Amino acid sequence: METIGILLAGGMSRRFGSPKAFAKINDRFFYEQVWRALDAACDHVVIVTREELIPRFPEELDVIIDLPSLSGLGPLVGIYTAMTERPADQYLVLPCDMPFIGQKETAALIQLAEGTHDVTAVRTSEEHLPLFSIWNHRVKKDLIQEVLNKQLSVMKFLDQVETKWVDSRLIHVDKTIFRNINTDD
Ligand SMILES: Nc1nc2c(ncn2[C@@H]2O[C@H](COP(=O)(O)OP(=O)(O)OP(=O)(O)O)[C@@H](O)[C@H]2O)c(=O)[nH]1
Repeated sequence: METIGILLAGGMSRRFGSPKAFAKINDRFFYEQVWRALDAACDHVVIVTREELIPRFPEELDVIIDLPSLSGLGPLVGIYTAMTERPADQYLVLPCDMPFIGQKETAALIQLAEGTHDVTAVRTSEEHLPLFSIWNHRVKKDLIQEVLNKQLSVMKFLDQVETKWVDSRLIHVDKTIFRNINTDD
């Protein structure tokens, strides 16, 4: 079963104040941390970003932009774009603002997914993490309907398809590694 990693980096980072993909942690860009975590568990990784950020990524990486007619409408568009441009059996999705997820965690989620549900996503005792998730290719047709109907909430979409929610403790006991960074403080 071919798995492609989707690194979402097409948001505006309004709350953060500068593109989060290029914020740093331990001397590495957020996107580099996330790319490594995906690359270790996937057959290929594609970064879906905004046009103006493309020159900031190394040329050797696979970097694409949202389909022009849907550009900037949110993470569901980034996922749909990657599914359209890079066909595969399933996709491991991670946003550029979850830089504490590592290779062990991505590998563990793939193990837990089993390939039978539309989407397998993670939840902690406090919150759902719809963007740390595995998406079967068959949801692509539902995804485009959702986006065309301007229903852009990832959580609402996951409520409509067959989603398996995985307890984060099966992946890592420390739930702080699942936090996402929205502000620069
Ligand atoms: N490809 C793509 N990715 C997106 C889009 N919107 C958000 N993302 C990504 O989805 C993840 C979650 O985004 P958010 O934190 O909700 O939004 P953001 O735009 O990054 O930040 P804010 O502007 O502060 O809301 C991040 O990795 C974003 O880069 C989009 O329209 N296209």
